[in-house]
Amino acid sequence: MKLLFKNIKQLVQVREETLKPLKGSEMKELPLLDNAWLLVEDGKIADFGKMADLPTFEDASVIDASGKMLLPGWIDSHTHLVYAGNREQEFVDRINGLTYEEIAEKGGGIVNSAKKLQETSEDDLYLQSARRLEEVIKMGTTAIEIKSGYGLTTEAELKMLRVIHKLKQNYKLPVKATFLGAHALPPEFKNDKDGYMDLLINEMLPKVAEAGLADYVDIFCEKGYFSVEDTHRLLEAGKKFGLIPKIHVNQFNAIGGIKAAVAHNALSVDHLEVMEPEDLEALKSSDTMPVALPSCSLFLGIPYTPAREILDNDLPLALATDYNPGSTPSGNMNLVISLACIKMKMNPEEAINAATINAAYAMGILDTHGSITKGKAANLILTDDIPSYGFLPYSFGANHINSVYINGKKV
Ligand SMILES: N=CN[C@@H](CCC(=O)O)C(=O)O
Ligand SMILES: [Zn+2]
Repeated sequence: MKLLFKNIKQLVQVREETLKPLKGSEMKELPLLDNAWLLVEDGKIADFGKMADLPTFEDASVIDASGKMLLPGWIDSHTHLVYAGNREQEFVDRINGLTYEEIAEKGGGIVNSAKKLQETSEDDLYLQSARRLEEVIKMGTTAIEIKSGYGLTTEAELKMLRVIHKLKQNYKLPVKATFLGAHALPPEFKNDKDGYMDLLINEMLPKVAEAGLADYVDIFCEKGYFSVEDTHRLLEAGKKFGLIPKIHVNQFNAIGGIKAAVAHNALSVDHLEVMEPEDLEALKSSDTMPVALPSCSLFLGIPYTPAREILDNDLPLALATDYNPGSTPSGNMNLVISLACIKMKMNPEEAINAATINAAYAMGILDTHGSITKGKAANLILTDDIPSYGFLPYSFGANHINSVYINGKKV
């Protein structure tokens, strides 16, 4: 099965190989081919080149991409897409003056979502989540990480992870599952954090691992949630089951969680709205990817991750949505890329690199996804007729996506 895109106005993010993520000034470069063709064979990128050198392919279906850009699909390395219901009321409470922390103290927030999820059947949870997944695929997301963490009991966490597993089976894009039982203290452990940590480590982790339902382990390392010491304990325990950490950290306060994550070789540290010099230092000697979630900053009205400072320190950066019912009810990577440019002062090249190559690294799939490279999966975005790739973040709020391909198939 061959598919040929021809007359592509710009073929974007063309790389011979992608062995490492991009950092610092490397992120300013976005290699491309003008007036190009690309051949997909058996779901993979088979070859590409300039139209002037187009070979003859006898048996290929042809798509005329005149006026359009072809680029690797967005990779969303941080979402909570499996959840029940919504938290519209908290949105209104915040408009009327309450903070995210105050809402959580009143019993809203994550535990509110956990209550709803516990009361929702697995089938219903799957249907709600599948609808969201289809929505984000249409917006160009062609690989996604999804966390648990709205269960907060062994059974409800397993239910969430089974739903993620079912999504993985029923949809063709890469889906990675992260166990985030340490997202918040459930009400029954309100005054017994150590008791909940024991449950997480002695019961939930072994059951999750035994069922093979998680690729990664996560913890919300934050004042009022889980401490640096809890983080060390959980990540150490996760290691025994082969679970690599990707953690929530430095969202509201810098309490030393980044250093802890690096000590456990975390694949990524996510949020980073508040960064201290020692956090940047800790990242410098690591393979840990910093991940910014600008639509969370927009929705909560909190600071944006200091992208320029991170890049000026010769560090890499990835972008993700954080799609969840409380802090980011949006899974739109196009908006994330626009916000990164508008609010975090990233150049379009940097933002696109952060949402493709570096995002692939943060999801552990850089060898197969994230760039136009021979042999990689043909997970692609074909844009509308637009003047340049920079028009994507510039025209914020409009997605300008003509069609999305997963393994070479239009979805
Ligand atoms: N900060 C922690 N977790 C989620 C929000 C969870 C919620 O409010 O439901 C986040 O990444 O923003
Ligand atoms: Zn999150």
